[in-house]
Amino acid sequence: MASNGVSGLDMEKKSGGGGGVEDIYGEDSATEDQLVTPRTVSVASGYTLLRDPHHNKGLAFTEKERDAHYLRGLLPPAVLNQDLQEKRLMHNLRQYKVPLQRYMAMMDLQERNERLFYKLLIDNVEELLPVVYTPTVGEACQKYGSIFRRPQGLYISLKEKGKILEVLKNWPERSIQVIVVTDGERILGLGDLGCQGMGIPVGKLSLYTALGGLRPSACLPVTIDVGTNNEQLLKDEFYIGLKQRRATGQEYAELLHEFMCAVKQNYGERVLVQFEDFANHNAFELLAKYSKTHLVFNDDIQGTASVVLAGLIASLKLVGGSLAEHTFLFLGAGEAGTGIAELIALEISKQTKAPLEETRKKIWLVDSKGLIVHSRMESLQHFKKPWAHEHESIRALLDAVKSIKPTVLIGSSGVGKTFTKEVVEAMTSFNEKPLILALSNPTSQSECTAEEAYTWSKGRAIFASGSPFDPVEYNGKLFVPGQANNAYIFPGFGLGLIMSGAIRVHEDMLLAACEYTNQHI
Ligand SMILES: NC(=O)C1=CN([C@@H]2O[C@H](COP(=O)(O)OP(=O)(O)OC[C@H]3O[C@@H](n4cnc5c(N)ncnc54)[C@H](OP(=O)(O)O)[C@@H]3O)[C@@H](O)[C@H]2O)C=CC1
Ligand SMILES: CC(=O)C(=O)O
Ligand SMILES: [Mg+2]
Repeated sequence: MASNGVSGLDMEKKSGGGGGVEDIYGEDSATEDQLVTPRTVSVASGYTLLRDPHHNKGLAFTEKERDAHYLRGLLPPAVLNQDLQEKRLMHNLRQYKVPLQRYMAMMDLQERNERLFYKLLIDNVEELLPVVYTPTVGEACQKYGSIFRRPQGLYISLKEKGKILEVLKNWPERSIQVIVVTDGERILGLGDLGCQGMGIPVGKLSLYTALGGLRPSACLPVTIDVGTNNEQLLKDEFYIGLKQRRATGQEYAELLHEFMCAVKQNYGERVLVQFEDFANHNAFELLAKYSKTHLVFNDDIQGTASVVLAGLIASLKLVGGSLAEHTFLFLGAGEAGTGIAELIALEISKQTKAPLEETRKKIWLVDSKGLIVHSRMESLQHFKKPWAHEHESIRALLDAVKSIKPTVLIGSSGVGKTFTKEVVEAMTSFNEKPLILALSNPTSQSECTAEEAYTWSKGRAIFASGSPFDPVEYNGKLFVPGQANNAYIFPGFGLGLIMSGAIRVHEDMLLAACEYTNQHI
């Protein structure tokens, strides 16, 4: 062990099996005029150890550890084991009335004492998920500039073009297994938050550890900064990102390509890249391109599809009928909407052996211009075209509901309060148990609240939402809403990909994940 506060080479870690010292950084082979990377593997102790979040245990350091690690005098005398530390911190967290304060307290803990952070998250997942994840992470991203203390994750901006491999090497961990990457253009339903979107990969990866069991050091949050079109941020003197409008076209594609190549070169073929909260004009293309060469999936398109399909199959026990007997209507025809629609059609096709083109016909989508119908075909983005069925034009959701008469209504537009009383009442007028999913995040963007769904349907709706709602009492009965969020699948899905040594993601894997999740709902 190195002496107090001094970093030294950890000879044990560097020693090869034959007793020699492995030249892990190629220093022996470097010539005089080549740059030598001055990296050492250091052992923290004393004051440095208390400031190393990976190893710090705070007051939980035992008497023996305090002696061994030069901690005497640096801590107050009391020894508080982790359980007691957890009790104290949960008590403190519950004192905060403002959710953002809880978020900041959790982030501080993550930067101070990683083990305790994960213990809290794992032991209190229901209570803390809304803090480190939706809805609070949305507010944190909106205010990221002003609550920014220490950088988290890796920022790759246009300034780093041509140097991305070097930037990856600046990250202190080598054995990365999963990367969650965003370019910040569609953060939840809050729009373009540019560089401030970093809260999303950070939050998602904390769930990879808490729910999927991956080591924190194997997880790398990345934000690609190509600018922002958010005028407010561009004018904000405290904005932490590039103050320019978003790069598009070739400039954007080249930066993303350099990133994807550097990732594979640095971490190998088995590193998982999860695309998160890209705008749909890039998301589908990136997925199509890199799913051929990398282990990638898009959480908003594929993760969401898998978890929602699992929820739908599970809810058939309550509403009856097979999947093929239901009619689906979506408000929102982007990543989440068309991703879910396609997986439902695929599953029905598998179950009934009917061609995909046929099974798509009972799935309808509404976008910002109204019902997606055949007469709009020419002007539709490619991912909407499969859903352009023969029907008269309809502009308003309520009219679409009345005309299509869906058994399942799914909100994925990112626009709050769009499932109005009239919409829910219409659903209830022709369904004994209308299935209503308000998937948009965060809570402010939810298509309706749990209370509205239960009240307006007179307690008949089967309801789930993207962000959590508390149980609702209606007519003396307690209704517990479900949560339909990709967080219920991506940590397990990613873990499965990593453990199996997969190098590509296939649709069958999504269906398998969905089947497994369904069995455990
Ligand atoms: N619960 C979960 O696990 C998940 C939830 N989501 C949530 O879903 C929402 C959408 O995400 P995503 O699909 O990626 O976003 P996209 O931007 O890809 O899609 C949004 C869609 O909504 C449509 N839309 C926008 N405004 C309206 C409106 N007023 N009326 C009707 N349609 C409208 C858009 O229409 P147009 O194409 O015409 O612009 C577009 O088709 C977000 O709030 C996100 O947080 C996303 C992923 C997972
Ligand atoms: C949950 C999620 O991924 C989203 O709202 O974008
Ligand atoms: Mg997302």
